Amino acid sequence: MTGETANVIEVRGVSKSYGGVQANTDISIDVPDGMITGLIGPNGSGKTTLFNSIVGYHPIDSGSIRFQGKEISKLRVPDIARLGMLRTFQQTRIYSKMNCMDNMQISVSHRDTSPFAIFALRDRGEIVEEAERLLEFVGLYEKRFLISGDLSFGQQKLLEFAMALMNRPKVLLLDEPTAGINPTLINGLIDRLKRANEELGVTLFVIEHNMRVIMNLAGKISCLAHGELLATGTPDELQNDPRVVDAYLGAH
Ligand SMILES: Nc1ncnc2c1ncn2[C@@H]1O[C@H](COP(=O)(O)OP(=O)(O)OP(=O)(O)O)[C@@H](O)[C@H]1O
Repeated sequence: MTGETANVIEVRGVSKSYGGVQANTDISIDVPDGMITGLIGPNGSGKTTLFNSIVGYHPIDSGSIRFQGKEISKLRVPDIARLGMLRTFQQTRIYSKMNCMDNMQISVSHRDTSPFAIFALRDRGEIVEEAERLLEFVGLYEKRFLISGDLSFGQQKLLEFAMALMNRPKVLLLDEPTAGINPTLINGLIDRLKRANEELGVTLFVIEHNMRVIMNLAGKISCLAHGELLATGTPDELQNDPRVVDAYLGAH
């Protein structure tokens, strides 16, 4: 692998249908290790379906998905999470009646309870310390004892991001991290995502509708349309690709 970036995720020829709806057709995408990769496409183009297939939420009809070289397409969510790959959702999944610290602590799961990860076990003190450090990282330290349902939607998204980081993932799949967030807070979120990538070494694979955000964030972007891969390239290449422009203009 000299001089080349390894791919942490390799999707090859993946198809997935729901009954009569062909949501993904023969999709091949690489996610390079240590980078931020984007996934764009009009509504209903199959982005969330691909994420669900990668993290083991449902079986695929055909094709192959490799994580760090290992075939994972027959594994389910907890097995894949244990390998170090997690996702977040368009809607936040926090416990809104609990405070931020409690949400952070209960989000530590698989790694620490798995008999296979016995050496990764962290004691309560360590977990509390890590929760505080990550809440500081996302700018929520001052609000750590507030009931999380009282946070703004943008702050809840930051909390959910911090909760995912509690599991020390190798790869995080983020489904529209900026959706519903006040435009003035978006820059702060972009900055946090970049820092998680650079400082914590987390590879990010990001679905994003906001073009400005994804162009600013990702080194490489793939575009889906009608369940198929339309194009892959740098932000500049995609911005100037007539097929991508058409897919968006045609869809909106
Ligand atoms: N559980 C499901 N059952 C049946 N059809 C589904 C299911 N989930 C998605 N679909 C269909 O599969 C296609 C792809 O949907 P998907 O949610 O993957 O697209 P998307 O690009 O993530 O869309 P959006 O940007 O709106 O989130 C759509 O036609 C959708 O209606």
